Order: sequence, then structure tokens, then C-alpha cells
Amino acid sequence: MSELRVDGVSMHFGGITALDGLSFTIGSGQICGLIGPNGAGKTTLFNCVSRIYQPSAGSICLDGEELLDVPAHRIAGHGVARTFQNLGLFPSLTFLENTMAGAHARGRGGYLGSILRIGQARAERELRAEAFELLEVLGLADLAFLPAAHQSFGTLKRLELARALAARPRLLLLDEPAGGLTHSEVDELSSTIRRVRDEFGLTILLVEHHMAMVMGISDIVVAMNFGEKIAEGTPAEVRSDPAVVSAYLGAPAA
Ligand SMILES: Nc1ncnc2c1ncn2[C@@H]1O[C@H](COP(=O)(O)OP(=O)(O)OP(=O)(O)O)[C@@H](O)[C@H]1O
Repeated sequence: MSELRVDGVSMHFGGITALDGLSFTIGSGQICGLIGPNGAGKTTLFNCVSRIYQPSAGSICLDGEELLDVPAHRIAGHGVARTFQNLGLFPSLTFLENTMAGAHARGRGGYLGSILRIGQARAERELRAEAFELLEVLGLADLAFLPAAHQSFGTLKRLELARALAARPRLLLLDEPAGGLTHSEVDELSSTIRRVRDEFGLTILLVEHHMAMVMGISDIVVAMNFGEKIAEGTPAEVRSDPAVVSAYLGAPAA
């Protein structure tokens, strides 16, 4: 289990302040929903944690390790995996191969380390077995040898989770997982996310517009507007916070 600490993070795009000294902490094993109106800075923060962006100030620590010192291509080796809004899958590869591709991101300490230790053939066998287990956990084992192309979006979202979990993360970043899903698929994905959090002891940061999903699965919610935190607390606390209500309705805070 792992704690993520975001401390005083600021980011500017030319004259635009996308993040303005943002600070919050996600406790070990918690699911944190990050919400806010369009342009609030959610994606920018997500991209700072996943190391696509380098903020101009602040610190982002996972279990005390400064992630801002880690380049994007090494972030998986430091315990951070992400899913993509529009899926980061290879349509022509099978479910099993897509899941295995997630483990390759682990880097030296993981997959490459295994090759050096036990040889390539055995490392590949272990990787396949591990990927198959993940597909079983996500209810996708029957599809293991089918290509990812032409499957429903809901099914592919679960495969996307399997791919991310194959990197054995401590921190999982979910980028709008409910996007494009039907109501029942959102419910199903929500319970899957909670289940894998429990089973793999994950800490999760979730950026999502689907309020019912965020409020349903988050332990804590951080609300942003104009790059700043405007509220933080349990879903019930944040939902009724006057600053959050006015940010969404566009009215001045009471
Ligand atoms: N690459 C960029 N170049 C210039 N400005 C950017 C860039 N990315 C984001 N911004 C600006 O930074 C601010 C925060 O944007 P961001 O995308 O992080 O918000 P968001 O909360 O994710 O919004 P949405 O819910 O619409 O995705 C906005 O004013 C946006 O226009």
C-alpha cells in the first residue's frame, strides 16, 4: 500500500495558470476522485503525476520518493501505471498479448530483471501465466486468445485495467474510465475497480466527469477550480460543499 503526496504543484502554459499550488494527499489504499468543471486543471495534474508534464513548482511523492525526478519512460518501474481515456491497447494483438505488453513496461526491476535472472523462455512463460491470471481476475479469460479489435468498449476498459495491472503498480491512475460506457457498464467497472484495489492493495487517483461513479467509488474527493483545490473530503462532504456547488453552477460561493 502506498501514499501519494501532492504538495504545492504549479504549472503554467504561457500566461495560463493550469495548476496553482495544488496540495492533497491520497492515503494508502484509498481511491481519490479528482473533480472540477472544464478547464479546472484535472488533466494537467494527472499528466504531472504520470510524468507527461513537468510542473514549474512543487513536489509529487509516492511513499516518500520524488516522482518529479523520474522520467516518463521509467515511471512504471517506480510503481505507477495508468489507463488511457481512449484506451492504450493494440487492436490486432490478443487479450493475453495486450496484458503481457503492460508487464514489459515494468523495466529492469521487473520483466527485464526476470530475463537476466532466469532466462528469456522462462520469463516469457511466467509472464504469460501472470497475464492469464489477471485476465481471470477481470473475467476476461475466455477472450485470452482473441484479438482486442471489435470488442465492446466496456470489455476493452477491463482489458485496459488488466494491461495496467500487469505492470504491478502501487499507484494506479485512471483517466476518465467511465467515458463512452453505458450505465450498467459504469456500475460494473466501478465494482471491478474497487475489487482490484482491495485485491492488489492499490492506491488510486481517478479523474472523472461521471459524478455518480466518482461519488460511488471514491474514499476521498478533491474538487478543483482554476487550478486550485476548492474542497476536499468524503464524497458526501464535497457534494454539499458550497464552493463546489457554485463552481458547477457558475454562481458565486455562498
Ligand atoms: N497543452 C496545453 N497548452 C495550453 N494550455 C493548456 C494545455 N493543457 C491545458 N491547458 C489549459 O490549462 C487549463 C487546465 O486544463 P486541463 O485540461 O488540465 O483542465 P481539466 O480540468 O482537465 O478540463 P476538462 O475537464 O475539460 O478535461 C485550461 O485553461 C486549459 O486550457
